[in-house]
Amino acid sequence: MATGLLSQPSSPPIAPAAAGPIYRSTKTYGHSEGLSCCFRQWRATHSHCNLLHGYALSFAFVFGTRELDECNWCFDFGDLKEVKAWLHHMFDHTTLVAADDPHLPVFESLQRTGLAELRVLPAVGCEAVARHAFDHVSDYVAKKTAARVWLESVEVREHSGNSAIYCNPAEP
Ligand SMILES: Nc1nc2c(c(=O)[nH]1)N=C([C@H](O)[C@H](O)COP(=O)(O)OP(=O)(O)OP(=O)(O)O)CN2
Repeated sequence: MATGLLSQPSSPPIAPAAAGPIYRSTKTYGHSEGLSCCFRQWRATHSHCNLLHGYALSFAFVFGTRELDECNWCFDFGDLKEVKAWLHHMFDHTTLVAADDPHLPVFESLQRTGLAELRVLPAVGCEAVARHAFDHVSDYVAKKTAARVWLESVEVREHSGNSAIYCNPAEP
């Protein structure tokens, strides 16, 4: 097995098998949100992407349900404040480093010196960040709605040209 691959996903909440329409709602935290994040992609040795560089990341979440709530909503746009706080904790003036980065000790030293706010992830890159956000927000939404709502996808965007999307692996 290739060592760079992320592990298989655990089972996220999925759309019930019942027939019927699916309602979707979306929430986007755009580039102006200030999620100013530094990447270190140590595996990209063929390109300059293994060098420290950064973007004001944007995140777009798509939620699905077959059953609207008492307000006729899929997921309340205003009920994601904890998600917004988590996004800031993870990606606002932080440096993302992979757990298997051979230079991890250097970054940990920068953190100790107060020169970097480190976030160690299983892997780094738009796809990996989308997967990481999916896992967190998927659990959050399922708990908030007693599994009435599921998370369909997360799109992470570096800028208007580059993005990656992670989709619910259990989608019908
Ligand atoms: N599928 C992915 N491809 C790349 C990622 C990624 O996260 N997922 N990341 C990078 C680099 O880190 C960087 O973000 C992009 O830099 P670059 O290769 O220079 O890409 P540009 O869009 O600036 O290239 P242009 O040729 O100017 O369009 C690379 N790939």
